[in-house]
Amino acid sequence: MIDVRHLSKRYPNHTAVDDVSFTVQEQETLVLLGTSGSGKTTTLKMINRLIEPTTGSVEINGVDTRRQVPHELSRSIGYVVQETGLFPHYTVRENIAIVPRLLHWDKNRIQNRTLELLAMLRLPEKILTAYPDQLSGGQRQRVGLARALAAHPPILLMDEPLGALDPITRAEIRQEFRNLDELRQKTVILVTHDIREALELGDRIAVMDDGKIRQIGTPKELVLKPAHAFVQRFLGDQWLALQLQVVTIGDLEAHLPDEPAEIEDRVLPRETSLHDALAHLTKTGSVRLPGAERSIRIRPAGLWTAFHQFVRQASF
Ligand SMILES: Nc1ncnc2c1ncn2[C@@H]1O[C@H](COP(=O)(O)OP(=O)(O)OP(=O)(O)O)[C@@H](O)[C@H]1O
Repeated sequence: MIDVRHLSKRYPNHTAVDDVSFTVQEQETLVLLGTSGSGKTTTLKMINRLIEPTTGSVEINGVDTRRQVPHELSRSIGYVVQETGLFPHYTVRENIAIVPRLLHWDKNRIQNRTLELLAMLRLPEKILTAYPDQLSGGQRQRVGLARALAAHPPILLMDEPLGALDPITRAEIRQEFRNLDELRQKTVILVTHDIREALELGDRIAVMDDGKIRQIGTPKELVLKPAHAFVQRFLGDQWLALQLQVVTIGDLEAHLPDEPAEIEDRVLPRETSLHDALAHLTKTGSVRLPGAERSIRIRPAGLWTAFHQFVRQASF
């Protein structure tokens, strides 16, 4: 568990981070979301001590990070940055092996782990002898992740890991990241300014503005109950679309009409977002939804009414 308490970073003319506190449970992903200059990167770097806090403390599993030697800390915390921070004069193989070598792993172990990471991240073995600038942006990003994961750190800090990619590759890699078992077992803090990315990847999201956390909560809490004017502004004109993304058809169960089942269509899983259910509806005209003891067939108007009732109830 990561416990951040009253963390501040003050520069002579500027307070970059102002009394920030939060905890991240084991295997949880917390997203720091905010506009440029809101203090996200500074907060992240105070966790692995690349930046020393002016005041406040960070504890990892009950141990104050100031009591740990910095290089030991960096071995237990993987770090992925935008543009990956790969060493340009090292091959992919050498980049991935950096931390295992520091830990004196033998050659075979490094080789096995490297091949395992390549397979996991769908990278071809032939890139092992390539240099970072010979790879595509998406490949570089995957190698950056492989390097951070190499020595099995329990914690992963990611600063705009997909920031340099085009929207399509970005969405693809996001999907891949979500499905990686190894990543799901990590405690992750991820920095982004992209609200969709935050909603897709975060178990909880901390919205930062002007060095402070304005709201912290699950994607649903944030979108359905924005607690601060800044958070509302951040959601802006995407609000409806974001609601459709976070509300699942399972949420709507209590609000659905009790229509008889007609078994002709695919049953959508409960965790299907309303966005995806509506997309399916426009193709098929109706969808079947799972119920506790029934499956019902529903048309667009029924789904919209249920959504409207759920959002009204959830946001008060
Ligand atoms: N070394 C420094 N000296 C003075 N001010 C700094 C220093 N480092 C950061 N800042 C300021 O602190 C604020 C927060 O910076 P930080 O990099 O944490 O923001 P951010 O939310 O990560 O932004 P971005 O998304 O643009 O990276 C900014 O206004 C920045 O200019």
